[in-house]
Amino acid sequence: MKIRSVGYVGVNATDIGAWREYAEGVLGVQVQSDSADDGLLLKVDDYQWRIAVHEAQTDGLAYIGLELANARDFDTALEELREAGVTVRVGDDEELKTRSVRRLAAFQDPAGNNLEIYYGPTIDYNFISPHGVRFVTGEMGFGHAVLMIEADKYEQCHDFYVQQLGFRVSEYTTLGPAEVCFLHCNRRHHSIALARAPVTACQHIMLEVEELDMVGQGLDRAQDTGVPITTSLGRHRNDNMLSFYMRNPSGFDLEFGWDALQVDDDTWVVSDWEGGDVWGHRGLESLLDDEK
Ligand SMILES: Cc1ccc(O)c(O)c1CC[C@@H]1C(=O)CC[C@]2(C)C(=O)CC[C@@H]12
Ligand SMILES: [Fe+2]
Repeated sequence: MKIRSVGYVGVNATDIGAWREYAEGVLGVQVQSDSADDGLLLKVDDYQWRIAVHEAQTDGLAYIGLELANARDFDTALEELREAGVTVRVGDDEELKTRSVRRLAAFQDPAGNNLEIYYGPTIDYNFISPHGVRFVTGEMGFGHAVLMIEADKYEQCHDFYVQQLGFRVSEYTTLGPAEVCFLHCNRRHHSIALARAPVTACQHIMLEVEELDMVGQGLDRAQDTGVPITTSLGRHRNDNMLSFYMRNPSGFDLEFGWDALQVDDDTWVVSDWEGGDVWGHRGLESLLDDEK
């Protein structure tokens, strides 16, 4: 399956108002009302939206949108899923309108995470950040998502993302108690990472910005507004990203980063990575323990 990028994510939120303030006041993204369900559409670039916030009874990740280039790749992907026995629901006109895409189909990974393939996103330009933030997206998609996968579904999920969906492995590693696999589908070092964990849940999503100062200013805004910083500023050893992690209003983390290296599939070699950070990211190793 020729996935070009992770184009969008949807999150469920019990407190939409908190998300509006966080999105504009901390992240520096543009907020639009989502007429479909009283939620929010967050705009970070030329795409009409990249993160949808849905009012819900529970907090957490709602779905991940996988972008295909055109109708032909979409049809092939749909066929491949059906041939593999995956239950796929094709999006009707109303869903296409709420997602602002030309076609879409919904299914689940083996751990029950909601995935969507789509093609033809609405692009309306006119992004203006309330804090002058410029996000790194384009061909690399919205950012990345790290999914904790309940232990007995981890292998199955790995195979599903690699063999069925066509993600390529960047590295395997063990971080603290967690076995982690970083997966790419374009030059972004990882668009999705899977971590073996006691329960299935999204650990964090990541947004990348163009300049170091934009990370620092984001950290200032988070601290000034009392957003919990879950991991201090630091630089990862594998993708070289300089980032910090904070709690988002849907109860999981959001990593705000800069300067990640990019993967060239012609030269990239999969490794078993020893983990660790170049510096900082205090609190990261204990995240898994804290949450359980
Ligand atoms: C190590 C690392 C490299 C690149 C990233 O974008 C990134 O988010 C991480 C952090 C991964 C993070 C960790 O190191 C500790 C154990 C964690 C919390 C997990 O269980 C899932 C994510 C893991
Ligand atoms: Fe990350």
